[in-house]
Amino acid sequence: MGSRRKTEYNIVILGALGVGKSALTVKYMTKRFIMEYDPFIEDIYTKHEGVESQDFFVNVMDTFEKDDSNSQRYFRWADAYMIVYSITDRTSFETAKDYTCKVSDYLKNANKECPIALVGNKSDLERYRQVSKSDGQTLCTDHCGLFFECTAAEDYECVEDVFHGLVHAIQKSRGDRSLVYSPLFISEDRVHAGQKARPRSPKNSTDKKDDIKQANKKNPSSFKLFNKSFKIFN
Ligand SMILES: Nc1nc2c(ncn2[C@@H]2O[C@H](COP(=O)(O)OP(=O)(O)OP(=O)(O)O)[C@@H](O)[C@H]2O)c(=O)[nH]1
Repeated sequence: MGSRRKTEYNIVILGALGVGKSALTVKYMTKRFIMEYDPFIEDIYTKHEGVESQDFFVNVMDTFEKDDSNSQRYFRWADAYMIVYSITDRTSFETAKDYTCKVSDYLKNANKECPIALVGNKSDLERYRQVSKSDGQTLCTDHCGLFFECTAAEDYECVEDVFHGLVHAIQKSRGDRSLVYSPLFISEDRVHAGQKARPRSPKNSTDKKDDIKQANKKNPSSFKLFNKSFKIFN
């Protein structure tokens, strides 16, 4: 295990019930969108990435919190935090606020620096929007380094962008060689999936497919799902 593990990045996903934490995790892992699953299971998933001649593992902890009593499990583990709300649910934004304060306080007290991304999910449901983009940006300015709106239900790229944004931020904070990272949607006005705010990095989609094939060839178990029971839709 020790020798197999190269560079690893641990990302914890936090947020209210039903905001799409699992949907974002599974989209990143498999490029697919899940509709149903058992919400009461907390798991860690691993994806092996081969991007831009870099070889690394991204571990994602998809949390389920019954109460507030056991936050140490992820505080100790995390290299970065993804705090998710649904743009269609104001209450989930308030929960995200609580999480950003809680994580910021922990980091301050522990004298640690970890990247935090605030993510407004379900941007495909614009017509039901209850949280404005500027509210998200303001919360981000106060507490987080990165802000995204995205959707797990449509383009894979916007979800990959969020994860790679955090990987890039961890790499920078550790002084590792970092990914060339040109965000699609950070703090810009164009947020809906499928509308690319600016051209992607030099790689085209064929290159990316090749990267994934390569990664899978090198490590057939590059994606590990443990005990969630999902229904997965393409
Ligand atoms: N339209 C749309 N639906 C989504 C999106 N993300 C998740 N959903 C749906 O929202 C519901 C909840 O998503 P989950 O991924 O289970 O949310 P969660 O945050 O993991 O929920 P818990 O594990 O219960 O805390 C599911 O029915 C998903 O299919 C999205 O981006 N767009």
